Amino acid sequence: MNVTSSEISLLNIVIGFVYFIGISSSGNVRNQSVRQRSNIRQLISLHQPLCPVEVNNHTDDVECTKCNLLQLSKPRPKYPLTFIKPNKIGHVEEIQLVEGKTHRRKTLALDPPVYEIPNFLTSEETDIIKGIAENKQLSQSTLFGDGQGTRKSESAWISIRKLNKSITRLSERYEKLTEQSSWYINHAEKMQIVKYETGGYYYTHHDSGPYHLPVHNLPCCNQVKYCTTNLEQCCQLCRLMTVMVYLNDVEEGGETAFPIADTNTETLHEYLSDVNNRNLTTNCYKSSLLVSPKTGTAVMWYNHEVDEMTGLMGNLILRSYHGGCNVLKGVKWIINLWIWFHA
Ligand SMILES: O=C(O)CCC(=O)C(=O)O
Ligand SMILES: [Fe+2]
Repeated sequence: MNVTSSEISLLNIVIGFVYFIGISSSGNVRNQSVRQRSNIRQLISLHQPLCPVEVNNHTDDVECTKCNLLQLSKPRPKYPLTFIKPNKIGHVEEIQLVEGKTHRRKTLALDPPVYEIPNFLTSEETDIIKGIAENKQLSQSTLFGDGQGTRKSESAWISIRKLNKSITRLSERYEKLTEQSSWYINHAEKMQIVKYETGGYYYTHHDSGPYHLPVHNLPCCNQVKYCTTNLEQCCQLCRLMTVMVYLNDVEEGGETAFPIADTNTETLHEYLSDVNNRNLTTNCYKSSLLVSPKTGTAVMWYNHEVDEMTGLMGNLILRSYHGGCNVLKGVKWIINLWIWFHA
């Protein structure tokens, strides 16, 4: 299920209205609201065409003048991105990730495509990762933009190359699971290990974003050669897909929530119209999809579509909103791998 143009234009009106209300206390309201709405239209159009190519056409975008964009020399990337199309919720695909072992990739949702893979890591391997994170020392997880209070956790970053030394053929496992070229796995961001204590949570968000923050028509960071301003004003993170693995069973709570997965257009707009809907402390159990943490289980989903013609990253999948519900008892550990777009 894709977001249709009528969904987009309705969304445009909803967000435009929210912004109009938001700035109505300041002077020069009309001009600002017109400008804001045109920015919103640009933001949406940024996610409509292929993000990296089309953004170069936004020559009137002030923010872009601060950035030096990489030019794509070839229309098709050397390693086209793969998009594993889901066909039916509950469908189980047998896959070979490790020699002599069969894994099961189960479809949990279609929009966004969400898959669950039990025993992606063994309990010995999850213990190794937790040990490494504790030795590195975790620090409070940070957010881009104005996400104050929307996340309570600690994290540490580690490259997959380093983890490969302790965990046999880890890169290969991710490569086979995602069906992406090894190039993407080896050029991914550092992996993020996250620990939530009891009471920890992460309100819903897009891993590729920020969509809800004051609108900037920004290119994806991975197509920016350098920034002459700070990163947040220069570009935004565009992450094609997320592979998250639970490193322990949680005694109570700590589910991963996809509140609007596979919902209809009306529910989507209702959700987007109020930022308070993102609060999982109050809204966790209203979610259309909840995944319970289990040691070694991987959950994989797409934040963007892939354009079949070009093999490049396509639209943001609006329904990929997700987050971590409050840990009610015990602690919760996860490790994230994000796959970026590269030309
Ligand atoms: O904790 C979870 O279940 C979700 C974590 C998440 O969304 C993230 O780290 O980006
Ligand atoms: Fe996330």
